[in-house]
Amino acid sequence: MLKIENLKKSFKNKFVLNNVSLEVEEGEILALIGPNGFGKTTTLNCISFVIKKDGGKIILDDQEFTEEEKYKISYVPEDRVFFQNLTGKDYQKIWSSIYPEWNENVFQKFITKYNLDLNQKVEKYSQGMKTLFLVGLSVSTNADILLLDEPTQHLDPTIRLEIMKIIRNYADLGKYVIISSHEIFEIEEYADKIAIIKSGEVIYKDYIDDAKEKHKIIDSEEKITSGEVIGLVGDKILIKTDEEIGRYPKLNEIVVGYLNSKNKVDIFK
Ligand SMILES: Nc1ncnc2c1ncn2[C@@H]1O[C@H](COP(=O)(O)OP(=O)(O)OP(=O)(O)O)[C@@H](O)[C@H]1O
Repeated sequence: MLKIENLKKSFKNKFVLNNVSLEVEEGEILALIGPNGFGKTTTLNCISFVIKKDGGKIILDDQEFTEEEKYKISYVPEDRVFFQNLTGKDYQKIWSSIYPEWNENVFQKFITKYNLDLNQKVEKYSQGMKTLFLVGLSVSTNADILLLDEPTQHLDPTIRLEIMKIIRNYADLGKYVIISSHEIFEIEEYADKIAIIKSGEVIYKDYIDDAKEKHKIIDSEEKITSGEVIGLVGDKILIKTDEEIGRYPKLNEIVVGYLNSKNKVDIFK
């Protein structure tokens, strides 16, 4: 199991992550969901050692994970920034030398499928091609842990689904996958678990199927006898209950309900 325990990070006295704890079993995809600027990228940056965490532990199979084992992580970061003069081939050489279990066969198939020209400078690729190229590199590493920040950003609708399937297949090899995404419908179809992050805290986490079973959407005038009111979803209410009432929610309704559960701000009042 991959366990992130009590991750803490602040920038200049501003708390960005406050005791973020996450768990991913082998073969699972965990999706980090939440509003802009509330800590998803910072979480991935801390796990991948791109930035130094202020506190907390990363534990893989009961052992604390250290920076020396970075080669066990492949990361598609939020910034698709490349060195100006390096071609696709240059990156292929660098990545294949870093990752001991690099799978050239997977890489070549990916590059051919998406017509990526390895002789071209990657900085000159389109935004979508840069995203694709990074995903292609990442799934060729065979690394135990795959971290992806918005992996379908700038991609057309058909390719998005193909990429999510590729990520799903990668997880199914027995890997640990964490994705940050705003694409709730893609997450609902391809991920196993969600963690909703707001203001640097995990406000709800669960398996997607269990989350749907445990909640209901009801009309505002409906009375509940047991359970907990979570938050407004349009003119309906998300509640956590075993009661046979209302209907089961979709994932986007669970996310909206939890995000509306506290710290409501109306900018027009
Ligand atoms: N290097 C940094 N220096 C100072 N503040 C930072 C730095 N990196 C991130 N932050 C701040 O940390 C907070 C969380 O940012 P983060 O990028 O983790 O959010 P996010 O949830 O990934 O957002 P988005 O969905 O927009 O990608 C923001 O307030 C951001 O301004």
